[in-house]
Amino acid sequence: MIAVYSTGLRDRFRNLDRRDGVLLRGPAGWGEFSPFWDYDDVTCVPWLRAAVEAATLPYPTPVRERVAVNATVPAVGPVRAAEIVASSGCTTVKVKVAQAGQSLGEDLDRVAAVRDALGPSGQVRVDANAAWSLEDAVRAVPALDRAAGGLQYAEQPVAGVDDLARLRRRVSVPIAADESIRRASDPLAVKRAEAADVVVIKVQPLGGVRACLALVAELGLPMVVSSALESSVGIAAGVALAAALPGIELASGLATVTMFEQDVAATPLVPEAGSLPGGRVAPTALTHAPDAVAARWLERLHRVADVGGIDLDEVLA
Ligand SMILES: O=C(O)CCC(=O)C1=CC=C[C@@H](O)[C@@H]1C(=O)O
Ligand SMILES: [Mg+2]
Repeated sequence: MIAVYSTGLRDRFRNLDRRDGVLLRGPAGWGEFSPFWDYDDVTCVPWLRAAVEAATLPYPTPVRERVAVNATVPAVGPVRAAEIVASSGCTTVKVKVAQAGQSLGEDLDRVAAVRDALGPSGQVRVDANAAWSLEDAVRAVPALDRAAGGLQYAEQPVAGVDDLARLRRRVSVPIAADESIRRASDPLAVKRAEAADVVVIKVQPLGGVRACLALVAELGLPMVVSSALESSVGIAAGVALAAALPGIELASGLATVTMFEQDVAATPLVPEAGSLPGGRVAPTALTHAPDAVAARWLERLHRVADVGGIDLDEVLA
């Protein structure tokens, strides 16, 4: 069975106002295929492998029932940022910074508002999505560290493993790698170059829960499991990964269903007291995408399956 969902987002995120994607049902349950529209078909192949894995294989045995998560604050103003933190129930918050068209001053105000709303004991992390040059990052990261009253880490402040490594030697804030893992042909380069203190692991871009478990074992660095802005069906695969990782210590970036105006599940995977439960999720309250959007997704699904040599007839129950 195949279904295509579509929802508005509560706040603009990653320059998106809407999110849509395909849900596939196979013998093991539902999987999600929702690469962003700016990704080409070859880049989408691991995303489809992740959906196929979820639909055909059981999740690995969990070592915990619930997974601690961070609240995610998009590039909004300080009042909205404080509201998101207060309503989340999370004690770790990830704040988007370096958004195109915004200033460092706006980032500092947002981060300071998050710290105020969170209180002194919570953790604040920032994510710049590779937007700064090395010199910009050398200025911005310590300033954000002061505004936050201490940052847990700065995620992908610059593009490229070499600049990440250089930055890491010039600032005292720990550095996390995201795009340098999930968009790289060689994710282990981060480890060889000693470019990061933390690695961000995402199930869809990295080809599924099992592929992520293998990569984490090879990287041997502290990790954060994060979402690719999926519905509750895709988030459940992220929770399954985080729940199966014995060594996980940092809150996962999996509380992004709160950004959706309508989720696909009657009981959405939104945090309670800062954590999410493990287990399978089915799309019991899906809002179907308009016909034209659904048709684009089905075409894309079959194109990507062809490129990846994936037989969808064997997957679908
Ligand atoms: O990590 C989180 O708290 C939420 C997920 C998140 O930030 C992202 C999800 C999807 C796309 C990315 O632009 C973004 C990220 O860069 O980490
Ligand atoms: Mg990131």
